[in-house]
This record gives sequence, structure tokens and C-alpha cells, in this order.
Amino acid sequence: METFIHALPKVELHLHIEGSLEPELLFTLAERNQIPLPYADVESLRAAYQFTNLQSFLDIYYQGANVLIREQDFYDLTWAYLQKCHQQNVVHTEIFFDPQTHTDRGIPFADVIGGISRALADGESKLGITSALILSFLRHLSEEAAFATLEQALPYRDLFVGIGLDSSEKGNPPEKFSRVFARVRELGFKVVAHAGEEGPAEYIWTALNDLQVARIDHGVRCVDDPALVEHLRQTRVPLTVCPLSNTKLCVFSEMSEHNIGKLLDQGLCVTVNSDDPAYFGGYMEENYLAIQSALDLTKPQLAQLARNGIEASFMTEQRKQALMAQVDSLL
Ligand code: HPA
Ligand SMILES: [Zn+2]
Repeated sequence: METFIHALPKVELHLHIEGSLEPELLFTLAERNQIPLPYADVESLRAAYQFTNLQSFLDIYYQGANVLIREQDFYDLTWAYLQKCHQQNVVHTEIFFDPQTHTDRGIPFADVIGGISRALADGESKLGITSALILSFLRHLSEEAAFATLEQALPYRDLFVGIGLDSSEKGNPPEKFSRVFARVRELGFKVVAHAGEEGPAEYIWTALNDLQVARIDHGVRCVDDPALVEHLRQTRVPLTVCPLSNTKLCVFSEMSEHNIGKLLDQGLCVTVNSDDPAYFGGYMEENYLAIQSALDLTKPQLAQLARNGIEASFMTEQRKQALMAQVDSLL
């Protein structure tokens, strides 16, 4: 199974680049930028990665991002992630970045997007990994702040393809951002949003109807509403599911309780992703392996998950067909 999972040409659609900051690089950057850390060493930092819910993770994740200061830091962060992709046969990745986490600390937007984009260009020319960038608004902040971030981003509009919505979900429903996403759609960007991770199935409906998203990030709580499951099955609006994230943040008590296998068998376009791999214990292959062993998934089921990732991506139809054929050739 390990060989089969490795051989699958994998597409990642739900990855926060700030969540790929491994403790070792975090310490290196803290030293380089002379940022004091409340942890003595890499081991004690890693030991602090014990989460009870989304917010307990976000508090540590935003603290970690404070070591990212220079354009080169954003390059190094992104390049380290792309090397992981290369090792794990991830051939295409669509990456979130959270500009407000950085601009609110006085880091220029240009340095954030510049460093990430420069690494992505090298990822394509040196490693053959294609990619797209998705700017994500922080939903615990105001709609006004999201509008200001959009304005700041527009001079760089050629560097990203879409806009998403992340951070603390409960109490920050999608409709809080209806107007800014209407503007985002007018400008021609793809729209995605985190919904139904911890928040209710209702937030998935409003992400679909108010924000008119092309994909739902997470979405696992759709099962609380059978009419929504049927809608997702019929429309094949993709869910970018993150199994290790869901168990680390106690969305499911253990992997054997995860619903990705059931949703797959019901015909929904569920995909496998790593979310914040440095914090949740694994990249794409570790996520595939974890669900395979806990849910006893077969090779055809794993291949269908890989096909769903290809289908759900923003790649050209031609590239999708070529990758689908590669998956099929493995069965
Ligand atoms: O899983 C997540 N959910 C919401 N916000 C996030 N920001 C990084 N990861 C996440
Ligand atoms: Zn996420």
C-alpha cells in the first residue's frame, strides 16, 4: 500500500503555507531574525503541539508565524514545503497564505507574496511541481479588514488565482464576508472557504449560496444535514478534507471515526490534504496512509481520492486528463 500511495500522482488543495513551518526552520528563522521564543528547543516546541480544538491550534500557529520577517524567510518556508512535495510525488499544489497574519505585524505584503511566489516558480522550473496561490482572509477579523487586504493585494493579482476564508470558524459565518466576496467574484478570482470543520452544516450552505464557492475546505460536518450531503453528491462541489488535522483538532476522536470513506462511497468529491502538516504530524502521504489503515481503504478507493483531487483542482482540463490517465494506469 505504501508503494501504491507513493506512486499516485497527488494533488494538494488545502495547505496553509504558514502551517508547513517545521520546528527546526522555526528555530533557524527565530535566530536569524533575533526573535525570542518561549521554548528552549525544538523538542519542547513540538511537545506543545497538543490541541483540543481549532482555537488552541490557531494560537500556536499565529505565534509560530512571528518568526517570518524577510522575503527570504517566505522563500525558505515555501521551498521546504515543495521539497516535501517532491519526495512524496505531489505533482500540483494549491497553497493558502494568510497576508493579514504578516501585514498586521508590519511586514510588507510585497515581501510575503514575493518570497512565496519566487519559491513556487523555482518549484516548477527545478522540481516540475505546478502550483497556484490562494489568498485567505482571516474570518476573526472584520469585513472591512478583508476589503483593505484585497486592495493591498490587487497590484499583485497575477500572482494568485483565488481567495479563501480561514481562521476561527464558530461565530464567524461565511455571510459576514458576503460583500467582499461579491467583489472578489466580480474581479474574476476563484472563491473557496473553510466551512463545516467545527462550524455547523449551515455554514456550508451559506458558503455555497452566499459566497458561491468553487470548493469547501473541510466540510466534514455536512453529514449533519442529509439534504446537504445529497446536494454535494449531485453537484460534486469538492470538499478538501484533512484527516490528520481533523483528528489532531478533535473534530473526530480517532481516525477510525472519520467519515471520508463513507462520503467517498456515497459519490461526493472528497479529496485528501494536509492542512498544516508541521503541526498535525504529516504531509500528503502520511494522510493517505493514516486513512488507509484506519478505514481499510482499497487501492480503487485511494485512486478515486487521487482522481477527485485532480478533478477539484484549478488545473487545465488537458493536464487533468493526463494525470487521471496516470492514476488509472496504476490499477
Ligand atoms: O484548519 C484550519 N482551519 C481554519 N483556519 C486555519 N488556518 C490554518 N489552518 C486552519
Ligand atoms: Zn485549513
